[in-house]
Amino acid sequence: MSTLTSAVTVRAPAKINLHLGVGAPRPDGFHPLTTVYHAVGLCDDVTATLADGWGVSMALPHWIDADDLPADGENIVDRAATLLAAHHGIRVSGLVSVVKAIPVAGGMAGGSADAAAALVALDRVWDLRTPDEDLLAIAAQLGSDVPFALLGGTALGTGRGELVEPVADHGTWWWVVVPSQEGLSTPAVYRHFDAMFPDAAPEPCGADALLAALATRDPHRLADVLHNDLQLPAIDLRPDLGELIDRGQGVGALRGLVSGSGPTCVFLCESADHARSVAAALEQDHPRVLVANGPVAGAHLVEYA
Ligand SMILES: C[C@@](CO)(OP(=O)(O)O)[C@H](O)COP(=O)(O)OP(=O)(O)OC[C@H]1O[C@@H](n2ccc(N)nc2=O)[C@H](O)[C@@H]1O
Ligand SMILES: Nc1ncnc2c1ncn2[C@@H]1O[C@H](COP(=O)(O)OP(=O)(O)O)[C@@H](O)[C@H]1O
Repeated sequence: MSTLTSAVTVRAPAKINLHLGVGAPRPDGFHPLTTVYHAVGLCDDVTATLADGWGVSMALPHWIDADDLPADGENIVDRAATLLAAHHGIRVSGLVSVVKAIPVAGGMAGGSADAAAALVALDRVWDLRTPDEDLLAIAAQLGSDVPFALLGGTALGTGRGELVEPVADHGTWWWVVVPSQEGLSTPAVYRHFDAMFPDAAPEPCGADALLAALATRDPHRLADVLHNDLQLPAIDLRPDLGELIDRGQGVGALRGLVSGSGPTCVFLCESADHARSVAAALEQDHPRVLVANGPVAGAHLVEYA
């Protein structure tokens, strides 16, 4: 029996890349990746409500500038709705509101989280019951990071990042997250990678060491093998990120890392208490410092009516 839902709220997490191996660009311009995605407890909430018309609204915290988001109709949520409706041959309808907490253009896949959450929420209010494989395929059309936002947890990403498979991760890892006031464009960082490494191998470097360290559940072992091929290009574009990483490691973080293409930096800590003390030290120079743990669930329903 079908139970009609008139409104649903879906929560989707930010990601960091514990390993980001990048190869030379493919003929289509995308870079082949071997990445280990990791979902952390910093989330956007997307509510879809049945309505005749269509509209997307964004509730932004004071530190996100509305000008950093695309104009009406061009949000990734609009694209998600259009693709899902086209897949089923139906008309787009409803009101979608996004409560953002994930930094914009921060290297934490906030837009991808919103797209994944919108797919799950609209699938429910439109009563579509789209199979998981179809949702993952639609997600991949929206962006390389979107399939992972559906999956969550910790997962191996290959292809251009859109092919995801869960990996066992029984640890709880504690992170200090330091967003930046200014975003960094993902394509610009990939272009800078190409300029700095014109002889990059076609095959990205593998994640075996990272996966082995995850299995130990020991943050010291994980700290030794965190790896991001976009870190040097990001720091070359934004030298302040290198200074921030040095400072975080100087106040005791096990390891600092640029998150994806940046500019958010994340710091692995031993425990929740350790993360709070590293965060307190970094707060002296940075207006916003967060503590988050991972892995957490991908896009999931938190409320419906
Ligand atoms: C770098 C990463 C690491 O997880 O994340 P962010 O730091 O942006 O969050 C991802 O590869 C970002 O994925 P996503 O933001 O979904 O990128 P897409 O929308 O698919 O592509 C945006 C642009 O990034 C570049 N791009 C993206 C993925 C890839 N494997 N190779 C690329 O060269 C291309 O220039 C592309 O036009
Ligand atoms: N709902 C959304 N939230 C955030 N950014 C969005 C959204 N829709 C479209 N965008 C655009 O997508 C781009 C990438 O945003 P985001 O996913 O936050 O960054 P990143 O790829 O660095 O993790 C930004 O330029 C932003 O304007």
